[in-house]
Amino acid sequence: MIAMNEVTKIYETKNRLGWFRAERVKTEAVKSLSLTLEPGQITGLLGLNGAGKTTTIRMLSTLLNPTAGSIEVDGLDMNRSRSAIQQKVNMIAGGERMLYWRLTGRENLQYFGSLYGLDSARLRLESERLLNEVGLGEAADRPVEQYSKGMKQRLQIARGLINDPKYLFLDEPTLGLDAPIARQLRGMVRSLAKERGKGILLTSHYLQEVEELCDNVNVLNRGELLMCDTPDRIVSRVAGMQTVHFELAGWRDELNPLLLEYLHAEIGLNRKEWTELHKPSAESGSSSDEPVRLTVKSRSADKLITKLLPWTAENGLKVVSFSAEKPNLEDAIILLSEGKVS
Ligand SMILES: Nc1ncnc2c1ncn2[C@@H]1O[C@H](COP(=O)(O)OP(=O)(O)OP(=O)(O)O)[C@@H](O)[C@H]1O
Repeated sequence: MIAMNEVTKIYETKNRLGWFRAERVKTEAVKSLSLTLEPGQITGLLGLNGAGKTTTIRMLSTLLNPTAGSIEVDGLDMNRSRSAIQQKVNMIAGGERMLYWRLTGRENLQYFGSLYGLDSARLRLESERLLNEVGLGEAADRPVEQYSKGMKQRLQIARGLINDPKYLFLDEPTLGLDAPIARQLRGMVRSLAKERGKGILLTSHYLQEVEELCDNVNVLNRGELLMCDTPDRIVSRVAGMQTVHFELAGWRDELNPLLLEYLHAEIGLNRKEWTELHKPSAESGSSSDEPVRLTVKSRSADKLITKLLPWTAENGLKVVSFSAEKPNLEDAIILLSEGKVS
């Protein structure tokens, strides 16, 4: 298991104020962050831009030192056992970083493998095996600059596996990839965790990908951990409200207060739930008997629908249509980052 214990990272930079003057600026990118990563599990790390995800991954990969706190990998402390930890971890970044373009795919793997002290016979075998595994067997001896984006990304995966790490950190692994290639990569990530028992930490701006792959998700905002839970539970804890739309014909203004009273009394809408009534505007040329659009956010959408349908009939309204929208992880992350959830 990997455990980050109350880790803080402060960057210190200099801001030039003129020819001879500069001021020191401190940025607290990660604030007292504790999280764990288990073998065989895919753990998400989410947050808006600047939340501290890349900084966290770079610290876990031993590329950056925390300013405070500790990181343990299978009981080894990162300060004391850095090189033993480097054998157990690796990082794969999306985009086109971390590869040598003039070298071939095979040469890239052999170079990166040599950094882990693999001997040349093992390097040859491992490179061949990994190139075939990621479908680059035939392109192995072409320079990387001739590879497509998807091929480069598959080579990144092979590079990240060259030391057979127990833990893999993936920073935007499907960035800029076409849908079928991204899907193929997601399949690889899933099988690395579920069939080969690797512990994976994943950051991605594609929240559907996170929802689909991750067992657990950590949500960061300005360097702080806001929540850690399964994607489903985060959605229901944060954005558990469903939005229900009704189109009602025959609306009369005197129904406005009656509807609100009824919703409060029967469904118990609280202050986080809201009701909105959209009437077709006379200016837009619509006739007054055109249906109104009623939108209600509620944690109990089923109850809302079963209670509201008889009320509309009792009040002489005709339900033209109704539909319910389920919230997703994206809704939850936006609400969390906006501080709208306690
Ligand atoms: N080398 C650096 N020097 C100074 N400040 C930095 C450095 N790297 C990152 N930061 C700052 O630290 C904070 C966290 O940045 P980080 O790149 O970890 O966030 P992120 O969540 O990965 O963002 P993104 O989604 O945009 O990649 C930001 O305020 C950023 O400006």
